[in-house]
Amino acid sequence: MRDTIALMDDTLRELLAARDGHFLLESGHHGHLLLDLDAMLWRPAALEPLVLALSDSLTAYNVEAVVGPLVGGALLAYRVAERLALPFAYAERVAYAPGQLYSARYRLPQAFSALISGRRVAIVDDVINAGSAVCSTAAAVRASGAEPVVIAALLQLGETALRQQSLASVPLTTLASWPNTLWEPQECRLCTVGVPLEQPILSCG
Ligand SMILES: O=P(O)(O)OC[C@H]1O[C@H](OP(=O)(O)OP(=O)(O)O)[C@H](O)[C@@H]1O
Repeated sequence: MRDTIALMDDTLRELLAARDGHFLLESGHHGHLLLDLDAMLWRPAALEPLVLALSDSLTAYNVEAVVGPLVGGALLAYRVAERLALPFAYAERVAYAPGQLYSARYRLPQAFSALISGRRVAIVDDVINAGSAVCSTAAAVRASGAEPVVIAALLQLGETALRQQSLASVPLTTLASWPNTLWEPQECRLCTVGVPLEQPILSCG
């Protein structure tokens, strides 16, 4: 088991280009770590063992549909749904106020909303950092009359997401977990020492 976890961790480190700096993230937090999640999509075959492991981790939850937030999370969720022979839906970002904490709002397109109602849903994302995308996707799933029964991701960064009240009732399963620090803007240590803030195009830290 430890070997499997180490292998997953190594694969993720290889697939994710990590940058150190000072970044404004979609969740509104400031962070020192930025991952290039798009780079992970470049070689679909390299991701296959991670897709299989993530799919296996969902088998205990009697899931009836898989939902992922666009873009990267939904592409991964689609592969997990295919592997588990389950229906798939994506959630799309419909609102976002840069710099405001947890301002991103996701919703399911209407066609999916009707189909998913009443089902037990796994929310799948590539990476969970502050939990902004999965929290809002869970809210969108609930608004469609379905029940999020598990949240799954390849990687969890730090513990900020674990403090989100709306995630407290839903089990979280991830293949790897890396330490990470996020700051609310007024408490950011990097702002204090004058490191210029970069605003990537809606990227996770
Ligand atoms: O836990 P959070 O703080 O929400 O961070 C994680 C989210 O950030 C990334 O998406 P990104 O905003 O880069 O969107 P993309 O998939 O469209 O590139 C990632 O795919 C997650 O959805």
